[in-house]
Parts: sequence; structure tokens; C-alpha cells
Amino acid sequence: MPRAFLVVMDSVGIGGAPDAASFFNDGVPDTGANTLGHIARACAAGEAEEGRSGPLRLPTLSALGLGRATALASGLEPPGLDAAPTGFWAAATETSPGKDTPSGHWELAGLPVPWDWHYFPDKQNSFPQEVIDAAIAAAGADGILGNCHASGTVIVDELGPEHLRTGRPICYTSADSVFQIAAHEAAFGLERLYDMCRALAPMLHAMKVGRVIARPFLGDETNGFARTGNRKDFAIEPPAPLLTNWVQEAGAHVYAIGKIGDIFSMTGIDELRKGSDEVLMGHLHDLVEEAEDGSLTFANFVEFDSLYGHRRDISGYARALEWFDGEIGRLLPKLRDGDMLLLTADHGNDPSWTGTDHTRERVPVLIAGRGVGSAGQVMFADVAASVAAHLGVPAQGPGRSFL
Ligand SMILES: O=P(O)(O)O[C@H]1O[C@H](CO)[C@@H](O)[C@H]1O
Ligand SMILES: [Mn+2]
Ligand SMILES: [Mn+2]
Repeated sequence: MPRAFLVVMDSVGIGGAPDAASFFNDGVPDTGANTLGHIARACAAGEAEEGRSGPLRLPTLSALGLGRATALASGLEPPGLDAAPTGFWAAATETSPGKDTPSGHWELAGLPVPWDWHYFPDKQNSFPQEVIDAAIAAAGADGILGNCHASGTVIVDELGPEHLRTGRPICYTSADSVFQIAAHEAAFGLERLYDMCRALAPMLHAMKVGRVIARPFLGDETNGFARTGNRKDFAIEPPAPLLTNWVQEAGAHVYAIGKIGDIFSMTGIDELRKGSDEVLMGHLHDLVEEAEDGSLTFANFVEFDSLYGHRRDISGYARALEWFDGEIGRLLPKLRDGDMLLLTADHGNDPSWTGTDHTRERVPVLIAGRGVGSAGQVMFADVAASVAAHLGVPAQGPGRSFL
């Protein structure tokens, strides 16, 4: 029986979104943003030399059509990615009005977001008093810190000492529909932070804020602060069935790897494996070996986005892509007849761009196991319909299979 492995390379956009002008970073429209294309250009120009050197080397992803998809999506031919495709590729366009992770994943799973998310657009004094009051009550503190747009690593460095002195949680947001809470795992307490997020989530979700995100960190003023791997996203539940439900309702097993569990609030998921991207890649290799016939494995590799995209770190992003390419190169020979591996992304996060937020872009669709060719321009929701068609389960919603 066929199996499907749907792998999201978080934020690996390929530019060219037709509505990029309606999205912004620090007030600058996302028009022209191109995560993969600008990384490849910087590498070719010798401008991404930290921990690596020279042109971006992605032989496996290039053979699966990454360069062709980027050129089709944006007109930018990424240097060094011009291999003749040996897989099936496409460039996908999003319709949901958000450039955030839940919007991208829900639509890839066949469910465009049917509402406008609530944002906190003011860069300072971002949160309304009723939200601040609820946060203070949920924290059991005498106030909050931050109340602004921020990069999560910068605000922890800046406000970590005051957080330790006052016990006040650091609350911040971004261009996404998120309410993020950074707190010290020991001094404030990890479970206390999770409890605070759980207490606030119903109010924020009712406002159509997509996620309350726990951002635990450790360290001190002398040695500095660092976020831990205990991040937890408290996301709004998807409002209708999507790919994981369709597969599960057809009687097949659904494995989730990484943030997929949080993004979908475990809807339609039988088992979840979490950890760093390196650990997640081990789980993906294991599941290619052992996943049941007919099953769906749905994975998210977040560190392209969280460690490099939001940090505007081009060299780091290139290193992560080259590591990932090597791993996928080792994975392909393990695929069985009837397996489909589909690599895609949920939005862009161009590390050469201004600001620190996601960038509105098209995303690649790279498929191993379904012959050689191209579907050209497709829609995010077509990914779900195509995976469902491959598995032989009925699809719902606006997506159409391109297989
Ligand atoms: O800067 P950090 O804390 O990584 O936050 C980033 O991660 C959030 C969720 O993807 C985004 O909205 C952006 O704010
Ligand atoms: Mn994402
Ligand atoms: Mn992000």
C-alpha cells in the first residue's frame, strides 16, 4: 500500500508571491523577498562564509527541482541549483491572508484559513489593557515586561535581568497573530509558564489570535540568556477537518514529527515525535523504515525559521539547508516502491530582508517517488489533495490533485 511523507521545511520560500506587496517587514513591503534565491545569491557572491564556504550546495534538492521551482515562482535563477530534475516539482501559492505558520500548514493540509487573524500592529504598547490584566492575573505577578513587537532572542537579552529581578513575564508579539511569553525556566518555572499560556489561550483564541507561545529560557546576567527546546505553541484548533483527519478517518495511521502536533492541536494525529531538527531527522529516517502501509507522516523542520530566518543569519540558513540536503540524500534510497516524499514550505523568512518577520512568498513542492515532471504553478491546498490522492483517501475543500 502507498505511504506518504509530507515534510515542511519551515520558511524555505522561493519568492514571487503575487500578493507580497500586501505584507510588510518594518513597514517595507515583502515584494521581491526570496528566501532561497537570496541565500543562493549570497553564497555565490562569497557573502555567506561563516561555518561554510562558496556556492550553496544542494545536490539532492536541486535534482528534485528546487532551482526550477524558484525560477518559475520568482524569475530568479538561484546560482548552483540548475541540475536537471529527477523528481516531480511545482511552485505553490498561498491564499490565506496570513504569512504565519498555522495559516501555511492548515492550507497545505487542505484548509485555507476562513477568517482574518487578529494582530497587535502597534510596535510599542502592543496589547490592550484587558489582555495585559489577564496576563498579570494568569502569571500571579504584579506586571508584565515588553508589551511590544520584538525578536524573541533580543528581548530576552534586553529584559532577562529585569525579569529575574521582578518576576514579571516578558510578553511580546510580531507581524504574526501571536502572543508570546518568555520566562526563566527555573526562576519563574516552566510549568508555571505553561499554565499561564493555558490560562490565557481561550481569551486570545476567542479574539482570533492564532497562538499563545511559551518561550522558556535559562541563564543569567553574567553568562547571558539562551532559549531552551521547551517552546510550546498553544494554537487555535483548525475549524474543519483537514488532511490528518481525512487519512485517520480512512483508517490509516498518522505520524507527526516536530511542531505539527502543536500547529494542528493534535487533530487527526495518532502519534507525535518531538525534539531538535537533528533528532527529528532521525525520527524521519526511522519512520521511512517502519511507518505502516497506507500511513501519512507529517513533519516540520522549524530551525531554518527559528534559528536563522528570524535572526537574519544567511550563513546559518545556508548551513542548515546543506545539512538538510545531505540528510534527504541519505533518505531517498530508503523509500519503498509506492512511497511519496513531498518536501515543501509554509511561508518565507528571507534572511537578507529587513525586519525579523516572515516574508510572503511562494513555496517549493518537490516530490520523490512520483516520476519526473512538473505541475508548474499550483495552490497550497493542492498539496493536501495530491497527498490524499496518492494515499487513496477522499479529499475535501478547494484543493485539486496535481498527480
Ligand atoms: O523572534 P521569535 O521569538 O523567534 O518569534 C518568531 O516566532 C514566531 C512564531 O513563528 C513569529 O511570530 C516570530 O515572532
Ligand atoms: Mn513557519
Ligand atoms: Mn517563524
